[in-house]
Amino acid sequence: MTELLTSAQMRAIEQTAFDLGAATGAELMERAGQGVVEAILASFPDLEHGSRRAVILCGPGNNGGDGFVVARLLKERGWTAECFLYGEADRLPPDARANFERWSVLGPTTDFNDWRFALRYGVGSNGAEAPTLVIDALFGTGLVRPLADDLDRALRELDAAFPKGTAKRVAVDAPSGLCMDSGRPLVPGAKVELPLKQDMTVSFHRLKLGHVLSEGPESCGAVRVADIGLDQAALRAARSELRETLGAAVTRAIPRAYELRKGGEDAPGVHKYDYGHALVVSGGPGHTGAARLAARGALRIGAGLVTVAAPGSAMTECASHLTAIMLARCNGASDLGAILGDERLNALCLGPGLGVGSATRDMVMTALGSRRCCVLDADALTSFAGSAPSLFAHLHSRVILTPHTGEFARLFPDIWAKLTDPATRGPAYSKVDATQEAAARAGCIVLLKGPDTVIAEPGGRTVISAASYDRAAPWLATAGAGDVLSGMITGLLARGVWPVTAAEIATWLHVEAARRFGPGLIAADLPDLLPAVFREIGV
Ligand SMILES: NC(=O)C1=CN([C@@H]2O[C@H](COP(=O)(O)OP(=O)(O)OC[C@H]3O[C@@H](n4cnc5c(N)ncnc54)[C@H](O)[C@@H]3O)[C@@H](O)[C@H]2O)[C@@H](O)CC1
Ligand SMILES: [K+]
Repeated sequence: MTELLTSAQMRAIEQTAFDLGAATGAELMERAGQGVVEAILASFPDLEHGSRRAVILCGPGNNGGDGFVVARLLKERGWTAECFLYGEADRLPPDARANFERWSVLGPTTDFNDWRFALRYGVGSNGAEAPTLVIDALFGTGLVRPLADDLDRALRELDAAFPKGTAKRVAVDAPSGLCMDSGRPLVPGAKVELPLKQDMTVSFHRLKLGHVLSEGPESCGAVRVADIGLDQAALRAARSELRETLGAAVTRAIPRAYELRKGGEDAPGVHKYDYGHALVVSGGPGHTGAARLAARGALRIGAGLVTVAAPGSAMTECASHLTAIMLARCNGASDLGAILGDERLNALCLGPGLGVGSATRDMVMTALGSRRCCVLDADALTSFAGSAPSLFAHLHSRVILTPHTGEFARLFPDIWAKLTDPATRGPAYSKVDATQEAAARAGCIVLLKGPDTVIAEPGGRTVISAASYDRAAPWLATAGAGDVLSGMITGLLARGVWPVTAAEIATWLHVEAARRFGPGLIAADLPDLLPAVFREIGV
């Protein structure tokens, strides 16, 4: 269950279930509502001992229908519940309409036009009438345009009336206004934040891309996935179109202990050269730290040998810091070419601390000309700002570019603009779209860093390594962490791991190492945390 679905993929799964008679919309809606209520009671058990008052905001589609189910189920448990409908009851889709009617026998639904009035004079005070639970069932996967001004304003008022912490806020499927394909807010004007952030979001069947990308994690609070009884494997087996649709699904990064083992049946190698020889190219004096961090990452992740190639003027500085890592003199592209005459050097890392300019560009060209597996990071990328096509012309499928957002913007300014211009319709252009487009253009693997790291192959696999929710690792935002990541990927490339898999495993381990250390982490700690992580995942 590592896929992250788009709204369209989720709809295709539902539609297939309907077509095959495996479920009805009414059944799914009932299970969705039940899933939300169960998740609320499991996550916030204290709510059952409070005043048990719920406000449920229902939208004009099936997300609103789920809201009416939640209202009914809470009421049946003895809660006081009031629904607010944004839209007209007689225009609700059939299942939502049926649930509106079932609810209407039990309790009130206030029209959106009276919403603010009701909130202010009815349930909006902090007295006995104030809700302890606010359910956002306005929009889910069907959000196609920004929230209307009046709705955005009303939600901001609600945010002020019941500040976070006074009532629990739970979103059905998605916080309303969040594009579930991109995690980007679809809100009026140039605002970048959703009007109402949640304590918890309960989605159905699988997480969607929007839950982990961009603003998703911050807007959703915690996430839970309720099982609504869709047997994806069976549906996929029964329908070839669905197989095709889901074949392109983005997956989440996972650890793969077997790729990391040394020795044993599946990796009988015993000699250091069986695990490759990584080469990290260093900058000059005073700038060697980044390459040394990368080199240590490469060694700790299990490359058989690691060499730092440094200018003659930086050899003493490097030598005074390196022990298990070897050192080679490299005063520029021609020295690098000579070093690469040793065929055993099978994975290269260029960029960390290398300096921006023509010397770096020349070394990158030499590295690419050698057709070795290669990670290009930091200055190796920035050196091609304004001349990206000259880089792209030489890239190949065993190269991994590892830009952070600034470096990405320099290499792919038009793609970056699409990702950062305010989103005006759904599905909005996502970080997945941007990374896939960049990979296709560059003709190599692109790893776009962030708490929502996306790794894409040209026209192929896309993986997200999300450091959010229970895997949040804010301490990774520290100088040099990216250098260590580059080195870790290079080390795995040296070991012969398939490039996109190397990028996936390294980003997963990088986050895991950071989580293991916690507050106070510095980049130099990261490589030395790997052995403990390896033990934990059974390497
Ligand atoms: N399809 C199904 O069988 C199931 C759907 N479920 C729920 O249904 C949701 C999807 O339902 P829908 O496809 O009806 O979509 P939504 O309920 O998310 O919203 C669609 C409606 O909102 C309108 N709309 C979109 N953006 C708007 C905006 N900015 N302002 C005003 N109106 C806007 C659309 O025109 C449409 O009428 C899921 O997120 C989930 O909560 C669940 O009940 C599980 C089963
Ligand atoms: K919602």
